[in-house]
Amino acid sequence: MIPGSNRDHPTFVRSFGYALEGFVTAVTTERNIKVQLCVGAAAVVAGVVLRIDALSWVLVVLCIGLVIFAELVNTAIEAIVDLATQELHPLAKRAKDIAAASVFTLSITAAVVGVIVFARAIALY
Ligand SMILES: Nc1ncnc2c1ncn2[C@@H]1O[C@H](COP(=O)(O)OP(=O)(O)OP(=O)(O)O)[C@@H](O)[C@H]1O
Repeated sequence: MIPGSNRDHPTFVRSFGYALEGFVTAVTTERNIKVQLCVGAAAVVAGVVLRIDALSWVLVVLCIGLVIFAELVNTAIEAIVDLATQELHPLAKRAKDIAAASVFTLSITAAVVGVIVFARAIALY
């Protein structure tokens, strides 16, 4: 529900538009997400060059999507915390640090998957 609006839900097309707006805002304002998109693009290029198999593509695409997803959620949590308080607060620190840790955990997981997938692809090339 949008504050000040008498409609419960925006239309499907508008919801998609807001989601796109959120994605563009995150990409233009957050340095980390730009880096993650570049690493993802590099993994796709490497996948094409090394002709990885279908299962490897599933793993690569899942890892890219999950890392971007976690970064978007982390960015949203940062915005909510900043909206809730402009002061230093231990709970604000805890929320932001744990949200950042979720991105870090997925990034390490994706890196390990990437090493396994591409090391195997290079060995078979
Ligand atoms: N209101 C606050 N109270 C206490 N600590 C805070 C607060 N805001 C930020 N911090 C601390 O500063 C760190 C960086 O916060 P910031 O909002 O700058 O995130 P960021 O550097 O933009 O994160 P990212 O790199 O993921 O975008 C947080 O992880 C937290 O430890």
